[in-house]
Amino acid sequence: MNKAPELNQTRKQITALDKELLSLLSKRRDLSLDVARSKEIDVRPIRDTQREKELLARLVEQGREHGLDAHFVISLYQSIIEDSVLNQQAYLHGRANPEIQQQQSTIAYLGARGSYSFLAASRFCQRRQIDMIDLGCQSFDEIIKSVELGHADLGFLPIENTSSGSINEVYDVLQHTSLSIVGETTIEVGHCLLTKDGAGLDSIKTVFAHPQPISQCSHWLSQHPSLTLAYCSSSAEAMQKVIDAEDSSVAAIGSAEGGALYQLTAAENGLANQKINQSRFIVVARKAVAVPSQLPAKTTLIMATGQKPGALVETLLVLKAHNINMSKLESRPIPGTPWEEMFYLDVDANLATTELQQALKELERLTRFIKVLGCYPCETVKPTQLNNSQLVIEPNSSKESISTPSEDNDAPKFSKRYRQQNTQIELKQFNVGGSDFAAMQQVSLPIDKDVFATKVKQIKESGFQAVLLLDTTTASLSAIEIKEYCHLIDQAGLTSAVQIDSVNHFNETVKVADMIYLAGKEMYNEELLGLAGSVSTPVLLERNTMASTTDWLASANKILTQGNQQLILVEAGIRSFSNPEQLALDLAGLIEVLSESHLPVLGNVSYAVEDKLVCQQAKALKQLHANGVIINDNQLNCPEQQAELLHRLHQ
Ligand SMILES: C=C(O[C@@H]1C=C(C(=O)O)C=C[C@H]1O)C(=O)O
Repeated sequence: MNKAPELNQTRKQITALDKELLSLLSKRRDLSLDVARSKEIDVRPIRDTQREKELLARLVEQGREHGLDAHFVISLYQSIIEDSVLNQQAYLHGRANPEIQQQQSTIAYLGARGSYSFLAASRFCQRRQIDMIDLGCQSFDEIIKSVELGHADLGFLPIENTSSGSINEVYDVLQHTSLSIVGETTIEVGHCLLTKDGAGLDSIKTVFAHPQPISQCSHWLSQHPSLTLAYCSSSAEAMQKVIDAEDSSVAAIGSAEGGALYQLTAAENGLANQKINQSRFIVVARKAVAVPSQLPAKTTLIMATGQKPGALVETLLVLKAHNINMSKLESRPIPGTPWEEMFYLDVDANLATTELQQALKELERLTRFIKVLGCYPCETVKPTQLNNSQLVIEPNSSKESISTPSEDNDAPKFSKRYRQQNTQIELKQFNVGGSDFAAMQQVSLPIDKDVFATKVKQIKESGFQAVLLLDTTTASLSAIEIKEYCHLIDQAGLTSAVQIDSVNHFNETVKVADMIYLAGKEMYNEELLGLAGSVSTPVLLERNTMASTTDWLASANKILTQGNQQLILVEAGIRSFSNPEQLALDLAGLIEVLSESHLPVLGNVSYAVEDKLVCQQAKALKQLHANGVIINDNQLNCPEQQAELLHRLHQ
């Protein structure tokens, strides 16, 4: 047997390679800035998604030759491209606005070094090579005052978080400031339980934290009721309190990065309620900035409408008429005028465009008060994806434009008479109800986690967009275990659906799954249908093997009537008289449901025992303009065959 290389020796080689990788990444970034300089001269848009698609496709190919997984290559390059696009944006924005691109700037932010605001400000300055002089403040008011009075050049204010929503106090201070919004930046907020002297969770009695992290970690905190909470004015103050405490029974909620500045370590990670916990900050300055036309711009407005029916709708119709997308709408009370609201709008438009200028003029006539808070580069870089169904877009004619004269409010909610437009559900790559033909693979649990992690990568590589987890109850899995499976699905960039067959598991499952799946035997379970209708998680409703299409749609109506409109029907075969043991795809039923209902319909062909039948039925589903297919993981033998089928379905 060959002797294994010596560990230290191999690690030295990895260290040297990593150094090389970093130097190559830095060279790539320099080249990307050269591209930005050319785009400045040619006035070309910064983002070129066509170029990104070509680049990703080539890299996946080249990666394969080196034995690198396509999913890994894509996610790596999505991060590299995001960084490259943001650097180019920062460069061009700085060129157009030299005053915010000073070598040295004083930045006002909440708390002290180590707070999330500090981390956001540091990252913003780093990207712009600004030497940051930090001015920690005790409140949002103090941040605003520091910039207004010229003690600071820029102020950082957290405006919204993916777990706890909008930060009302910040919206309120914006009503009364002369400052302008000149930028935005989003950071990952990874909440940890920070302790000193290596103390573990068991020895902690008191947790110091700012109210925002407390609300963002409410689920975790409710699972640890013995911890006493002590509120602080910032995460940095919480960390300082832990340092100053006499014993190690205290902890702070904060980031691992911030904690490191205080020599605190993370005893627990991932405390936030949401998988993706991010905070968006706005940057304010005394002078407004201009956004070059090559950059995606966002404009924030505040306005108060008159107190008459439809006043807000009228203003929004102005945006519609000028084809301006509104990405956020928030309302806050106006101090001194009870029950009157100030509306905050983010629109995806540059203030310099004639469309927005025209819209603003029209809005002035419709409002009591209107003010532009600022126009700034939008920092959300939507990752470019490579996906079979996205590359080949098929028109889906049967489901479009049924000429129904008008919508009938008394018609059943599933019907096209009630709603003419097809229901479309989009969750990451999984898109049903539009022109895509979706593909989902079903996997029965339990399955070893490591095996599952490899499996989901293969599923993604074969071209599926979602994974359906079956038999969670039979496998007696806990909510935590289901969460782990869903997390692996999410990490692979896929959408998760989890089968629910009992009301007992309902609440925990909807928290962790992207979608829930009610199998045919649940089609008559009134209680479960009621629960599925009362949440906002999309539901897949499978047809019972003995049910008529009328019964199936009646069950669908029970879900829709409770409020949840994100419903997908799943045809999974019916019992035929010729061979009652073998389920058969009900073609007539499928055609009827597709023409009667606006709901998307998937075909689950997992009953098909022969590979040939799987392929034929999947193709039949596609030809009948169903919205996608569900295949079992043991069908078609190997991932390559499944990929081959999906490839043909997308042609
Ligand atoms: C570097 C460029 O700008 C952007 C960044 C890209 C990258 O980092 O590879 C690719 C396309 C653009 O969205 C370019 O246009 O080539």
